Amino acid sequence: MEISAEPIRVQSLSQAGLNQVPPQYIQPPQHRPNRPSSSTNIPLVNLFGLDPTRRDSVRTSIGQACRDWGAFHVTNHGIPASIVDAIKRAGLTFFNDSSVEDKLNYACDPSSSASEGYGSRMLEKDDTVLDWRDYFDHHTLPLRRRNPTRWPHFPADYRQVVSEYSDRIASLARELLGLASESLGLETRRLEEAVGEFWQNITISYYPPCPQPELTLGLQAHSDFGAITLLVQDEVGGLEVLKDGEWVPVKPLGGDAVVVLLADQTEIMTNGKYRSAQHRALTNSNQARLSVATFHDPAKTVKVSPASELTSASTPPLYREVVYGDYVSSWYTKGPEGKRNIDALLLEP
Ligand SMILES: O=C(O)CCC(=O)C(=O)O
Ligand SMILES: [Fe+2]
Repeated sequence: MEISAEPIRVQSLSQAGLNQVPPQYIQPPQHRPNRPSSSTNIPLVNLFGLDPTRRDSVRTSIGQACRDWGAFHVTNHGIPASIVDAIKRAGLTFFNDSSVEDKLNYACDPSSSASEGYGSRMLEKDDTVLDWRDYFDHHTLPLRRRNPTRWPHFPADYRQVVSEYSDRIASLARELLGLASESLGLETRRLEEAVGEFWQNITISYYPPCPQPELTLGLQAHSDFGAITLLVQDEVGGLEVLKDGEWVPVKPLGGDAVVVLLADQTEIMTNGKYRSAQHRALTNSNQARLSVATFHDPAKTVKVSPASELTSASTPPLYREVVYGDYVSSWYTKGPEGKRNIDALLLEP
């Protein structure tokens, strides 16, 4: 089903009006979203504008949400809803209102993983079931990686909106790592310093309407491989988080709400006190869905290991030290398959 020499984008399949998805998008029965969805919600933590007089209670709520879920909403975090809306709007305009040719001008390099630009395939392996998703990946931090001329020129404010969002959301990620550190009795900057200079990527995912949502996934089950992901989604919904073996839908809250997803390096650094959140995205047959995930990762050369303050003779390290770049390569070559990559670092008891 190659449309051209370019790898396929799901949006073209969706627009072709198929009433069945091509076989490479069909999930095996055990991965299909066929169970009734849970009525639980992920926790919601009001940050009260990071007011210092509220810090004790906010820190307690963050600690509880990190321990119980690894996934939670935050509101009143200081980034205006208008900035959150602006990036969703810019992304939607690019996907919905640019011509295929315009979009393909920004095509990512399909031969290298996580390359910047417009793409659809996530993994290097070509034997996995494909996600019903297109995306645009932006390299945003450190600033020496940020080159807005590689991002869409349409709508006119796209590059400005993404740059501003990148800076604001990195500050929020720093604040959240600070609160998470304190909630474990660590120095405020302990987790941030273990990550080092943030390598931040912003991925705008676009999930076109899918003729067979019961057979497909927008994005397969995975935990993110970096330290902390901050995600915003539109009003359509489709993100789910795994909790005690059950998939829990993350209801869109609108306003300034941001979903926090702890990622694998935080699980390692906290020696498993906080676990990374396994999540996936569903598709639906009526409406396209858009999300913006911002990943905060260590540099490839950083060695990540459990914080020594959290280990002792009676609480030994649970994970082997890993060079972050090796972890990422293994993730992209083997595939996430839930949390197999972090599970591979577990030390024998
Ligand atoms: O679209 C979503 O809600 C999930 C996106 C995601 O998990 C990712 O990009 O890693
Ligand atoms: Fe993710």
